[in-house]
Amino acid sequence: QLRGVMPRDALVHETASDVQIAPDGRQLVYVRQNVDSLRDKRLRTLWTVNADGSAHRQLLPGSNETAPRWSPDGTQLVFRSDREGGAQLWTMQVASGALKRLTSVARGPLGAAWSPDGKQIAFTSLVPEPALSIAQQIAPPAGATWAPPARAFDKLIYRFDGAGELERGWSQLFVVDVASGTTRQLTKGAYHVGGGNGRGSGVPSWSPDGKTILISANRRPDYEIESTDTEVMAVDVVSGDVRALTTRFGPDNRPMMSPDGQWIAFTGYDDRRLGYQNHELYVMRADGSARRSLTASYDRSVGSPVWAPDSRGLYVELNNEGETQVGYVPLAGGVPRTIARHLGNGQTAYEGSGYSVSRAGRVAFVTSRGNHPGGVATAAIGDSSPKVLAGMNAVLLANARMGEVEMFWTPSSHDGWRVQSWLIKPPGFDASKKYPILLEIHGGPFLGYGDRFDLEKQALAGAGYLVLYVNPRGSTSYGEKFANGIHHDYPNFDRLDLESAVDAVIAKGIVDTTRLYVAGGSGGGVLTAWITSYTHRYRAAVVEYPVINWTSWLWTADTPRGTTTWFPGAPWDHEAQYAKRSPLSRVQFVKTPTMVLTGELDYRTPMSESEQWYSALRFRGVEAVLVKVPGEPHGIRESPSHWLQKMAYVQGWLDGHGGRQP
Ligand SMILES: CSCC[C@H](NC=O)C(=O)N[C@@H](CO)C(=O)O
Repeated sequence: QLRGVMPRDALVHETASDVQIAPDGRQLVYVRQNVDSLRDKRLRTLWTVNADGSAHRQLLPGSNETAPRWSPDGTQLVFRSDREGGAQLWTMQVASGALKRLTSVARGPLGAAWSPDGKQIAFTSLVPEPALSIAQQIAPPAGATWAPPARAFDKLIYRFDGAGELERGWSQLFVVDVASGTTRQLTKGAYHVGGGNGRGSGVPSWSPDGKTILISANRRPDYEIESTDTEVMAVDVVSGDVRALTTRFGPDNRPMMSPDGQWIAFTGYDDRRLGYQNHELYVMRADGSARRSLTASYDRSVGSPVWAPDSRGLYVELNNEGETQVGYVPLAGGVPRTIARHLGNGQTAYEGSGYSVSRAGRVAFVTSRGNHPGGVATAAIGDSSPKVLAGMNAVLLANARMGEVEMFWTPSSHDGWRVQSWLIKPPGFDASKKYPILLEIHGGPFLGYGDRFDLEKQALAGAGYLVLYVNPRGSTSYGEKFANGIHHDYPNFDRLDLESAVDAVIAKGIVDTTRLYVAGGSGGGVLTAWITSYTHRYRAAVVEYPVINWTSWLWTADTPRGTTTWFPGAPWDHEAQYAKRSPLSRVQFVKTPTMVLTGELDYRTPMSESEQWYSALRFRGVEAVLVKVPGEPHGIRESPSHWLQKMAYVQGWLDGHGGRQP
């Protein structure tokens, strides 16, 4: 008799990511993540499997190795490893297994990309700048042990969730010669190659003649404020000269030149200052002329473009109605043709995954479904379903039975808009019985859930709850109108989309209506707090790492998001609107016993937001607890034991409020 999933299964949970298929399609390499429960760490190791599913094995004995990339002739791999201390690029000869450390740069290299002849690799790396010098440094007396020194910051974005306090410096483009290891820094500007905060976004890509490297970057002086306004740039490999090929206001990302050298593809949009806009796929001539969108007629975002070898079209990743797919767009443009379905990271129901393509067009990716953690899979044009080559989670699957997942659509009580939901039923579900139900709300808010494996949700189903998750207005994968249903109006009527889904499950006659619960993280924490200020039907709530007061959040979070997209301007010009959309302005209506749960190193939705909700609830006499998780950034998944505790605390709070009955 198998049991349901339990929080402690976090310790045996395994995931795959960054699946790379060899150019000839015969072999795949991927990053496998599992848990070292003694050191309370996640291990990331390189694994390989043949395209027919045979010879599935660990490739190297490292414990923190990521980002493998095949050389164009398939004889070598480059990857990132910290096997000798700080992260560097290493190569491996596939036939012999011979390893070589390739780089010795000051800070961990990112985005490694082979030149077309396989002789060089481009990458980005942070070039540190001296720390701010304000006060004269006074040396401690000999033998003294002083407290850590003061730190000074002068950037708007001086810390970042998950990365901590940011070192001063700029992310620059480098090229390393594979035979000798000789490394050259190509760019020198005071901007981050790859855009963003310089820690991971943007992948350089080579022209087929090896003379140019395409990057995206934001060279605006106000890049921290207009942070998404990146441009496509061409870097001359010999001189390092940088030439901007786009100028429009809006993101221009992921440039890639067609194999025939005629076109540059990239993704982005003309920024209209909306909460959500589709990322479109564009092509332009190599000099930046004749730019056109290939997906203007397709009301979905597309990303991660990869050229087909014949230069006649591109593969893209997209999300449609809660499902992540790989599609193919011909150079003439249009709606992508579906190549691979059901991409999922095997860890959460959120969208986003990644894929790679062989020369012959076989697509490699990670797949999962709500009731199965899945594994590494491939698909090609014409396949009806993905072929899973390498499963994982043998221990989990041998011990735990998953809850089955039902998808349904409901009209919103607000205006009849169709809202998509998924319901996980406890293992052994019996439709003649009545169950407690948890409404679990996603964050973003411009993100989406789907039929993807989610250990946290399965653990709650394993504890006997119906787990309902919904894509309310604001969610992605339904087009711009649906996502902008919360434009300058978040949170508000999205609450009614969620409530309509709960009502639809109640109407099925399977819910114990005295045992309704609500929980959510980040934007889902916003909506959980919001909902409990309108209704008292939930017996208990868990508000995880929320925003409670939009004004305080803006100036304490890692980046001041949304002043011109989620709101019509800065708080000093729109004070009433910031207050009206803040759960704090409605705390006087809350009666629901609430647990507030946040990581102490959450720079995305800092602890001070949770403290405001907790203190205001307690001040008003509402039953509430505040749970602080040490050292954890947004999401509380960094340490396996903390992830386990997050699940156990959520479950403990719900169980303690009638969720579990003897
Ligand atoms: C409105 S919640 C706070 C920010 C949000 N976190 C979780 O929902 C967030 O980081 N959102 C991402 C993804 O949409 C963003 O880029 O804004």
